[in-house]
Amino acid sequence: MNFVEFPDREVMLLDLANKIAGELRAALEVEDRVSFCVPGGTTPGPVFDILSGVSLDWGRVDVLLNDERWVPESSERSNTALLKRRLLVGQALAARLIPLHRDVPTPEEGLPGLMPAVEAALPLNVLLLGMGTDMHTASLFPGADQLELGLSEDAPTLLAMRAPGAGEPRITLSAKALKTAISTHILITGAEKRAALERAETLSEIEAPVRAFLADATVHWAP
Ligand SMILES: O=C1O[C@H](COP(=O)(O)O)[C@@H](O)[C@H](O)[C@H]1O
Repeated sequence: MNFVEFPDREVMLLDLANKIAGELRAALEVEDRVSFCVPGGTTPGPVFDILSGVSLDWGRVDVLLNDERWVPESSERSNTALLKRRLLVGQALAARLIPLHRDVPTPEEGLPGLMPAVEAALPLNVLLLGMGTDMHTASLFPGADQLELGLSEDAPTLLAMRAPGAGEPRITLSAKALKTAISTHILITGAEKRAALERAETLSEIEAPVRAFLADATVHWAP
């Protein structure tokens, strides 16, 4: 794991956005379309704000979430709504959103329709992950019903996930799909998440799903 510590969040967010923009730009020089896979939740909004104003050929960028909560877009818990509000605006409005939600009652019913476009976006060019204090990443939660499958080599690209700590049913890219990324960044803030990350390094992937990504990731942390 490459751990990069910053003195404050603003410096970290600018540096991270700059790195991601550089990686997307480099990929666009050699590929017709590139994919950028991003987390939801409370942490990435400020990075999205910076990236949305960055000048690059967004019309050739496919943006997709790591995971989505199975709630309507009108819900404040919708990761898709966050993306539309904070990333897919300004310069980045030209990017193509690959959806992870459909207006059907369960993720299982949504999966078949969502899967083809997500599979077409693989391998991922740039992956940004978040992490909860329970060491989940994407919707790979400790104790989740399909966690073993989600972490396995035989995993489908997308799967439904339910977990005690998740709040609502989820849909998530599997570890196998996420690990296709050429470049992986993990964004975490605060002492509690730093302690959780240090703990994750001592646990198994089943106990601490984020561990599945640490070997190949750069972790960006600020207090
Ligand atoms: O539920 C989720 O949580 C994680 C971490 O979110 P945060 O609020 O602690 O930043 C996030 O990475 C994931 O995409 C999201 O669905």
